[in-house]
Amino acid sequence: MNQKPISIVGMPSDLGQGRRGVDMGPSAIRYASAQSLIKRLGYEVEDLGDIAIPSPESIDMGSSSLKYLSAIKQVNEQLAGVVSDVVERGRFPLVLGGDHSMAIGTIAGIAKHHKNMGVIWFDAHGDLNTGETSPSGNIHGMSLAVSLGIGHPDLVNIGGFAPKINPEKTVIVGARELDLGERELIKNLGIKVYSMHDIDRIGMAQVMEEAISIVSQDTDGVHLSLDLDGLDPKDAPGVGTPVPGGISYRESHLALEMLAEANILTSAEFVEVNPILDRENQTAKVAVALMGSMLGQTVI
Ligand SMILES: NC(=[NH2+])NCCC[C@H](N)C(=O)O
Ligand SMILES: [Mn+2]
Ligand SMILES: [Mn+2]
Repeated sequence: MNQKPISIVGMPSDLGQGRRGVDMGPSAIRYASAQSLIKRLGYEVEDLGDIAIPSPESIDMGSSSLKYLSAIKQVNEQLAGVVSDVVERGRFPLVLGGDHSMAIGTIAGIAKHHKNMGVIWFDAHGDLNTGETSPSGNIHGMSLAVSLGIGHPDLVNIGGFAPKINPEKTVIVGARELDLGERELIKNLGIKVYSMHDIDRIGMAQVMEEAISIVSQDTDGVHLSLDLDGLDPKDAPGVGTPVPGGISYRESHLALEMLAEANILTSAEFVEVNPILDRENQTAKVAVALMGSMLGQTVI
């Protein structure tokens, strides 16, 4: 991992999904000592605080099939601006969430500077729905599609340009629950998906070797979007949409250690930590431990 200084940004959003509490994710991750770990690993680090998010009680859900569309657009425009400034200042954005709709803003902010970036989407889900294919209307299930330029124009055009990323340079790791429309989109766009089946079959080491080569060849940056529900719910219980049969604690560390060795990441976000559904902050602690591996911490 390069030793660029790190800027932490909190995105306490819960408007993109149905269960309360994920807005407390950034605090839980901070409480699990993220900043002191990062310092201990030798980085200069600053915490820019949180983006202001309206509470769901104070705003209207709207009548669209995309719940809280206008508020989500507005807060992600803000996040995109903050993340873009961080990149402009030569720093590494580390964004803490918050539901996964926030990837729309994070990626918009980075893509302004990295026109040809690779993305690793570590997740049980594809987050490739649109208002038409979504079973829930929850925008956290649409953020990867939006970043690829597919979906509601109010979201797709956040930051003033679209698409942000290229399907050929996008890799999903850990998928085990994909909706019908998502599977079609994956086929049509040729997105590489390493499902749990692949991880079982060829092992995480081989998966990450291939993933790293896809996202780092002919790209000018790599973003890691890590949804804690990519891990098995036994290891990361504090998530709103858990799916059994996930990536183990150790496999996820191996994945991030390999990313650190490859030294390709230019930004990262850790999302979907929901302390209300958690056990003694275990999921936030896992997020921080994984950050350590991502930033070069090794066993020996
Ligand atoms: N970021 C997440 N946890 N996404 C879960 C999405 C679940 C489901 N596919 C939906 O679109 O509603
Ligand atoms: Mn997920
Ligand atoms: Mn997700």
